[in-house]
Amino acid sequence: MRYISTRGQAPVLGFKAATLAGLASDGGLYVPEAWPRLSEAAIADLAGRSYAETAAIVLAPFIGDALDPATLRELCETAYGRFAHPAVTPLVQLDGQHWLLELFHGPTLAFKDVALQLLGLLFERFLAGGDRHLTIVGATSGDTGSAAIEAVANRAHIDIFMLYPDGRVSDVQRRQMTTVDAPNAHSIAIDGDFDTAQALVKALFADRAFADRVGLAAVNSINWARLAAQVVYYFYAAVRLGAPGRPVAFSVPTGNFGDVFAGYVAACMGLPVARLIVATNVNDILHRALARGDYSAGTVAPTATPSMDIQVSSNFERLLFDLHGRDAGTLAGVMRGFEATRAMAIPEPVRARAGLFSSARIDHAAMVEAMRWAHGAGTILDPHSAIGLAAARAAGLPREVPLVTLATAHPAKFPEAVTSAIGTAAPLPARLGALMEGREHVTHLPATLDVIREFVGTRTRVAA
Ligand SMILES: Cc1ncc(COP(=O)(O)O)c(C=O)c1O
Ligand SMILES: N[C@@H](CCOP(=O)(O)O)C(=O)O
Repeated sequence: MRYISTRGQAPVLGFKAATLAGLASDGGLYVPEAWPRLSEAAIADLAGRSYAETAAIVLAPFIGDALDPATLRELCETAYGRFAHPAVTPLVQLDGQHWLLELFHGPTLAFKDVALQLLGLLFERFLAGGDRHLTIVGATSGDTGSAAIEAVANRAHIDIFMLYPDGRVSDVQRRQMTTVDAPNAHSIAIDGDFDTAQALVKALFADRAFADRVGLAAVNSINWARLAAQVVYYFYAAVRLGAPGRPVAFSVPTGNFGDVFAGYVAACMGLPVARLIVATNVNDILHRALARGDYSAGTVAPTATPSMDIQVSSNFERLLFDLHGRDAGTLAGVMRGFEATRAMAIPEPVRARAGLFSSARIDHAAMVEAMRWAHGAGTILDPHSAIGLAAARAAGLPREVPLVTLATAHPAKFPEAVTSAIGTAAPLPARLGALMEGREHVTHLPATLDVIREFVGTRTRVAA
């Protein structure tokens, strides 16, 4: 499989090079040159397979000759052997129509582990035997940071620097990053919001001399491999609910548009997806974009769902690329316009091509109501997953369509929000028992490109 940039000016790469590159050198995002297809028979054949087997089959066309099939299968077995549930991503039924897809049974209790456990192994495999060093710089609104650090801590040929908005992640999320004591892991608290952190990461990639010197790499969903790994659970869940014979709908709590874009990729590959519901909190740029073509970034409002407090959604560029007929020249102009003004009007004929998606903006009261409803049905939800469930319940889909809400984080990551909604908290799983006592390692820096570049450039062990 070959990968092209959404902006058309970067080299075409294979899977290994695209994984190590992260962001394309022209500022665009890598996407497959064409969507691979799984036949109806191949999808039906996924029934009864383990998560790791399913992953190896679904990922194979994206990986091409970058790994032989036995190695891919072995990496998937290793990555998903680290999950606390035997089904890896179990489905839980809530009522006659609604299901939860629990994506939080990995080491850091959020859906990010599903992709990052594998990505850590891919990095290691692709670096093996060479003298290349990677300097990962990422942005996190809470969950990517700890999942990425967990995936690469103590690796000899990798350094990782995670930028997070100071005071805008939960205590558990922050401690999951900052209590890691590893020579290659750096948690950096910056002034500002997630969008500021993400813009700094992209600006570092845009400095090609710096990026090449340190071997800059990405763990955010700007890295194609992250998204590819997230496509798997759409197949895994849908097949358990009757696909390919029966279409299944998904509701996805959304921020950077990575998780729901992975669902779109599954549909492009042939999975019968009835609907993709994009559920936002009050930071609703994606809802406005899909409902009325208004993709304009306001300021980020802090909410009880910090990981979704995002107004510039990186992966929306990947959808816009398809909506613009994969015309990279046009899209490059559109994105340059957005970067200059932070606003974009999506013309009606372009928006009309996004018919698989619907969207909903869920406010705090509706989120709390969904947490209480789920609690009544026997489940404690985290607030992000509750945003997804609230949107699912409001969608009005025919009762015969199974509707799966992606449960993206464990409720123990957000004890205050959960207790305030339902009067009880979910305990931290035993394996995270000492988290609240550990010493924190964090550097506070201003959100200034020069300062961040200097810090990363002098701390990375690339030249050591
Ligand atoms: C718990 C949780 N839910 C939902 C999201 C939103 O996912 P995405 O950014 O892929 O849209 C995030 C962050 O990415 C998250 O951490
Ligand atoms: N919500 C994320 C923010 C970054 O998203 P990503 O999927 O692009 O890594 C977080 O919690 O860190």
